[in-house]
Order: sequence, then C-alpha cells, then structure tokens
Amino acid sequence: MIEARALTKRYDEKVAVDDLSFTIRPGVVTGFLGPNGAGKSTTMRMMMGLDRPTSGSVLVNGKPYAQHAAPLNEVGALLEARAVHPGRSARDHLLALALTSGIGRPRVDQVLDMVGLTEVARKRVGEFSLGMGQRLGVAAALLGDPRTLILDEPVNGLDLDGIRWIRALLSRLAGEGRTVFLSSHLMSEMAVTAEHVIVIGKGRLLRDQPMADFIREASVESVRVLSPESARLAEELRRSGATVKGGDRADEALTVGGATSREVGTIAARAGITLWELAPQAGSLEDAYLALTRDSLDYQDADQELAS
Ligand SMILES: Nc1ncnc2c1ncn2[C@@H]1O[C@H](COP(=O)(O)OP(=O)(O)OP(=O)(O)O)[C@@H](O)[C@H]1O
Repeated sequence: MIEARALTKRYDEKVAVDDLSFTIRPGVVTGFLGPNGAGKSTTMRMMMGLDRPTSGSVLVNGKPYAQHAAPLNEVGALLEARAVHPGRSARDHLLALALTSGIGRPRVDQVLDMVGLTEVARKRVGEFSLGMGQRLGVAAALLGDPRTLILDEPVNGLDLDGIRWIRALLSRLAGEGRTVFLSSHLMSEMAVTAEHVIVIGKGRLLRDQPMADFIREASVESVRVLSPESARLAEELRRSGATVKGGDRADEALTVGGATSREVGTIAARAGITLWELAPQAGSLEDAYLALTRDSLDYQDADQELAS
C-alpha cells in the first residue's frame, strides 16, 4: 500500500508535485500516467526516499521508506537512473545487491529465472540491450520479494514480446496480493496493463479511478451514417437534437453525435430515408487522454507538440 497525503515538491519557483493525495492498494496493477514533466518520476523518487517532500508525506506499507528496517523486502523499485557497473555480469550485479541486503544466493538465480535472463546471467551488463537492461532492473526490484513494487516506465525499450512478458509478470505479482505501481506516458499501453489509473498533469491529480471507468468515459460514441439523402437526413437528425458533421456532398458520410445508431436508424426510417451504412464508432482512448492532459502540458512541451 502506498499513501500520498498532500504530497508537494518545489524546486525553487517550479512546483513539480502539487498537493497530491491518493492511496495505491494491493492486489491490483495501478498505472501512473502523465505527459513529460508531469511529476511522475519526482513522485516516485519521494516514495523511495530519494527526494524529500517540500510538504506533505508519502508512506509505503505504512511508513516512510527510510524507516523500514529491511526496505528491499518492503519495496522493490525500477527507477530511471540505474547504477549498474557495465563490466559486471548480470549475476554479479544482483549478487552484490543481495549480499549487502542479507539476501541469499538462491534468490539471485530465482529472480534471473523470473525475468528470463538465466542464459545470459554471466554476460557483461555493458553488452546488454535496452530490453535486457530493463529485465535486469526488474530482477533487482524483485530481489527482496517485496510487497510493493514501484516501476518508472518499465516498458521503455522492450519489444512486443518483452511488453507481453512484463504485463503478465505484473498481473501475476498483483494477483499474489502485492501493490504494483508503474508509470508510463502511453495511454494505450496502460489501458491493457493497469486495472486502476492515476493521471497527473503539472504535478496535480487529474484522475484516480478504475481503468474501466476511464475507458468508458473516454469512449464517447458517435455514429457514422452514409445515405443518398445526407442533407435531408442531417436536417432530421439536427431537429431531434443530435450534432451532425459532414454530409456536404450527397454521398459523403455523416458523423452523428448525441444519438445512438438505433436512434439514427429510427429517425431515418420515420422520414423514409434510405441508409447505406450505419456504424457506431468508439471514441479513441488516446484522444480522451490527450484532451485531459492538454491544459497541463508545460508551455515548452505544448510548443513542441504544435510544431510536430
Ligand atoms: N532536480 C530538479 N531540479 C529542478 N527541477 C526539476 C528537478 N527534477 C524535476 N524537475 C522538474 O519538475 C517537473 C517534473 O519532473 P518529473 O521528472 O518528475 O516529470 P515526469 O512526469 O517524470 O516526466 P518524464 O515523463 O519526462 O520523465 C519538470 O518540470 C522538471 O523539469
């Protein structure tokens, strides 16, 4: 369990994390979403005691991280800046971590196996691909068999196989009753990985809800209609309160908002209008996420987005 209460971090004039309060529960995978610079890494660093809150607090399994007697058994983390000696083998890297924390050798082989690195355990870490490096980072996080996992962008650098693997691993760990918290700036990825979502923008809390609710709210339905009498159909639909786009040419499809496909079909039938096509369209999750976070982009990022 992770509990943030009015958590705030200021760097001089810049407020990186602004009065965040939330509870991350065990047993489900919780996604932490926000555009670049939203404050995700800063929040996660404060969870791990690597940064001090300016005000407010964050507790992991009931205590500030630093007050745990055996922190590796409480919290495993994969944070952006990884300190791995490139000349060491994966196994030696994990052994060094294990020995300084009183964790036995058998656990090192166990976690190497869990992340699929057994075959390359003796290879120098400096020769690892980005994806293998991510797997090693996850292995290190799992070393203490922690109740809580905090992973900053774990999907970064993984190919499709790697993404599927980490998704399955995280859901298994949550299924064992652990708290699993991971950040990403990709909505589409999070939608299939996390059951609960926390969205922040400019350090502020924007959403804290089950992923299914976020997806339901995001997918505002519209209906695509093609008719040889699109102008007359558009008029009938508008009269019934729907919004209509398109249909300037007779054979151009209409996009109808505020009415279901059944209602559109019924209105057309009553007016004696032929329909060639009637198709409900799901709203895009990515669009809904962008709309939610657009106002909280840094000016610099917003400029970059406009330029791209
Ligand atoms: N040490 C620091 N000194 C000054 N400003 C900082 C420092 N660390 C972070 N910031 C600022 O705080 C804000 C939040 O940064 P943070 O790295 O937490 O965002 P993020 O959501 O993790 O973004 P990204 O997805 O790009 O990693 C940014 O505007 C960043 O420039």
